[in-house]
Amino acid sequence: MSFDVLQEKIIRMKNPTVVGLDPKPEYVPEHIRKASYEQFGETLEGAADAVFQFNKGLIDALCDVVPAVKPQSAYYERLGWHGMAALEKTIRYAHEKGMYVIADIKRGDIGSTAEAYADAWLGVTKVGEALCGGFNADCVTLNGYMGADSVNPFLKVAGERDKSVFILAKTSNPGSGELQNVAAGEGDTVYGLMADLIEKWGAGTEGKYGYTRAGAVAGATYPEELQKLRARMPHTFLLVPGYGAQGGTAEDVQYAFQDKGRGAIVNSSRGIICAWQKTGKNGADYQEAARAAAIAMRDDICRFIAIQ
Ligand SMILES: O=c1ccn([C@@H]2O[C@H](COP(=O)(O)O)[C@@H](O)[C@H]2O)c(=O)[nH]1
Repeated sequence: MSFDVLQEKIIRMKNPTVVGLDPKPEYVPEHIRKASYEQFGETLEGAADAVFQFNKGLIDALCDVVPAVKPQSAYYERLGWHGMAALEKTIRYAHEKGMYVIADIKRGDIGSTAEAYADAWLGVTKVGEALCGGFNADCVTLNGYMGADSVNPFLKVAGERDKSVFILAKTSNPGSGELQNVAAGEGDTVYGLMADLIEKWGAGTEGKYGYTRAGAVAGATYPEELQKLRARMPHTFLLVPGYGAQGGTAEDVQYAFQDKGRGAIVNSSRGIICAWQKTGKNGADYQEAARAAAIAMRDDICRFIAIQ
């Protein structure tokens, strides 16, 4: 099962982290941008090529120490179809290098549209007599606040193609409490009810480590809620964004893990891909800087958990 594959990579590398590939143009070192612009002009095509070259270099530098990458679709969508081609190539390259790929797309829509999204990101699309692959991520993020019918098409395709999903429960952003922490049910909260739904939607799909195909997003920036969610969702694998740039710490994310350091993966995007901005070498060392930052993050978190 898909989360078994992810858990096994984490155990093998003793690293429960994922690097977010969120390449804003200014995060891409100048020498990479310059080379792409020389070839394709200062165009969306040139910017998309720079993004892909940057990602490729990051993946090369990280693939033997980090189990997964999480490209955030927004940064590719803003570059139009060239950006989406760069995302597709990034996913393919990460797979070639043995990495697990979580596409951060946060989709949520009515069932018929959700079916199309599920085919696009996890499945295949029928074109004439042929079945054509889409982005082929291992896993996607979803906004499940539209209910079961918006999530089920993804779980169906995930079941057929051995993939998985992470559904927003308690997000890391400052405004997440406006709705998610509102009192609901009997002495409960909206995010608590969502947690129960996610456990229910995934029920029956447990893999060998006990996690279902329906994972949950729980932000590092709310350690109290994270702890409550971990206790309330024993069969749910957690994606934990918010470490580093958003202020979440290793002390905070320790609550995401179960026995043997299992059941969660912690994301950092800017903290890793922008590490070169702190070394004063103008990006010439972006690969070494990203690798050193990824190793430091792993070691920081592993002070609190022992992965087995
Ligand atoms: O609750 C959420 C859900 C998703 N994200 C995404 O994670 C990364 C975080 O980037 P950093 O640079 O490490 O802050 C980004 O892609 C978000 O869209 C999140 O932050 N919180």
